[in-house]
Amino acid sequence: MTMSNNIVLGENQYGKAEVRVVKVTRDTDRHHIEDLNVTSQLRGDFQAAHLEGDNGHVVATDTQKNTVYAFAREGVGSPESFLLRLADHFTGGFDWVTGGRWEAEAYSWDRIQAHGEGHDHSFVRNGQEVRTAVVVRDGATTHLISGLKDLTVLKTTQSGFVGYPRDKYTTLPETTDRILATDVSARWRYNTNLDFAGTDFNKSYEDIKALLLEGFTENYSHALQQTLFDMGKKVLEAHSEVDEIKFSMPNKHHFLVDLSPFGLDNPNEVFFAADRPYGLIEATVQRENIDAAPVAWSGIAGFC
Ligand SMILES: O=c1[nH]c(=O)c2[nH]c(=O)[nH]c2[nH]1
Repeated sequence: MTMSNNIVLGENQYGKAEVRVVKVTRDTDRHHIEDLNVTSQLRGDFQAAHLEGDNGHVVATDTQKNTVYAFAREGVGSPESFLLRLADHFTGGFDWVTGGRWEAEAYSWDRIQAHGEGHDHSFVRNGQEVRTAVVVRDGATTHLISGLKDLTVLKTTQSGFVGYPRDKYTTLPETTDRILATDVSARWRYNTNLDFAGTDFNKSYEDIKALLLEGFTENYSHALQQTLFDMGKKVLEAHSEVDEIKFSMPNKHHFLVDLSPFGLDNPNEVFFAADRPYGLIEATVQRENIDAAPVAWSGIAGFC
């Protein structure tokens, strides 16, 4: 094989990362809040900018940031619909922008309970989880991935770990009754033929989160791997519009403390919650024979 000395531009994208936007809807005295961290990245013909210093095609990252704030003026609705609006705007408004990647984290706020009632304009950050969304547009195809991260769950029984191979380095005792705890990160990809405009993504999100939680607790867990699969299967069975769901879940070990030096027993009640190292269990649960759509997940190889 001969090596070419021609140096060319490979895959590229650019934009504004982590635009923090908070939208307050104050059309009545009862305010509503939407809180997002948005990243906008454009793909298309940006050859001249990289090779010749010609910025004629470069929609400034500052303009992309401003567009996020301007669009928020009309409300967010759902992170997914907000990102789809941005995708339409940039691919529709500039001929040479053929696609891009738009990503958001959404932080949820609960009303402060004052005298038994949710306050009109005071909020407390809901610490449960961060909602995520990604839109990847590639020519005529739009991929949409929704998700969540840092959803911390724990069950105090109905979990064990036995039957694994033992070699000279194995010290772990088998157990049929242990604590199972994890921080769920899950991302689910919708069919590309989904009617994006006609879908209530907030409802879909709440429903899928509830299924994930049910899936975590419903069955006896022989390993976090099995529980992960249970969780994903529930989502795919209930939501035909979802093709696959990817998980990354740390196994947050809880070790029984030896209280015998103090003359005490420990019938599975006092644990040391280790923060590291942790097991890391990652898998995709998917419909058979789906198109894996790698562009939706990583976009530009190695960057995301
Ligand atoms: O649920 C578990 N899966 C494992 O793969 C594993 N490995 C380990 O040491 N403990 C556990 N627990």
